[in-house]
Amino acid sequence: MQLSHPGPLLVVTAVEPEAAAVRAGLIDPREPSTGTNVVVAVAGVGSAEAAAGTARLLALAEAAGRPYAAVISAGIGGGLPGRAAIGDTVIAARSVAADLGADSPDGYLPIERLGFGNSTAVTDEDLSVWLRAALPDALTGDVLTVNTVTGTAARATGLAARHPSALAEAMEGYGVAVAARAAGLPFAELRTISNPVGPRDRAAWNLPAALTSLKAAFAALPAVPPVLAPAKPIIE
Ligand SMILES: O=C(O)c1cccc(C(=O)CC[C@H]2O[C@@H](n3cnc4c(=O)[nH]cnc43)[C@H](O)[C@@H]2O)c1
Repeated sequence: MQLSHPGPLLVVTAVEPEAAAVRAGLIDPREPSTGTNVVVAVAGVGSAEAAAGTARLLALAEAAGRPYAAVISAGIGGGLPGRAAIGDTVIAARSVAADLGADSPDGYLPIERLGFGNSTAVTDEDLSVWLRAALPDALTGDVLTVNTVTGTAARATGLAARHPSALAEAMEGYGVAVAARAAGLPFAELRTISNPVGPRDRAAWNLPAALTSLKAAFAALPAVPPVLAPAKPIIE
């Protein structure tokens, strides 16, 4: 009888400073083994880079006979005004492609209305429960994936109205989710807030606050999420 190997957790970020914050959080001096079952990778900014980079990592690992067990999209994000503030941590209930659709004189039409699929990726229940248990102060709600960072009050208001359950926007979650779904793997998204969603003001971005929260979030996670633990022995 052999135990199945659960495989590592893959954490995908857009840029290196986000990956560094995640890695710094995972390294716990009291428990040096923490993090050994987690791989942190940088896939680039935007949904396309995120999807392609994640899919390649998943496929290579599978081909090498060491498949990943689950995928988390992690990084900083913008907080919708009144819903998530700078430094907050947001666990996605759903990762929603908020500009995947068509514009029309009657307003925005999501991809569902065009008959071409689904703009919403529901995150894995077990992974999300694990994240929420470790991060009791985190907010839970939808995280929007956008191709264009919101830069006007009008767009921020429109997004908030169209997505009443959304707390934040970022640029990668949905892409990572699509790659995880293609590989049949559980997916979750975690964002820490660096800036308000609204009129473009780069000076209002507080990267240190968001990266500190990102590090703290991963430092608070227990070593192995239940989805990665061997659930039952495989008899060979
Ligand atoms: O310049 C740096 O030191 C630095 C450190 C960490 C991250 C960055 C980025 O520019 C990350 C881009 C990344 O951030 C997400 N993001 C953050 N705020 C928003 C937003 O309001 N709307 C959409 N995306 C946002 C996004 O996922 C980007 O990939 C720089």
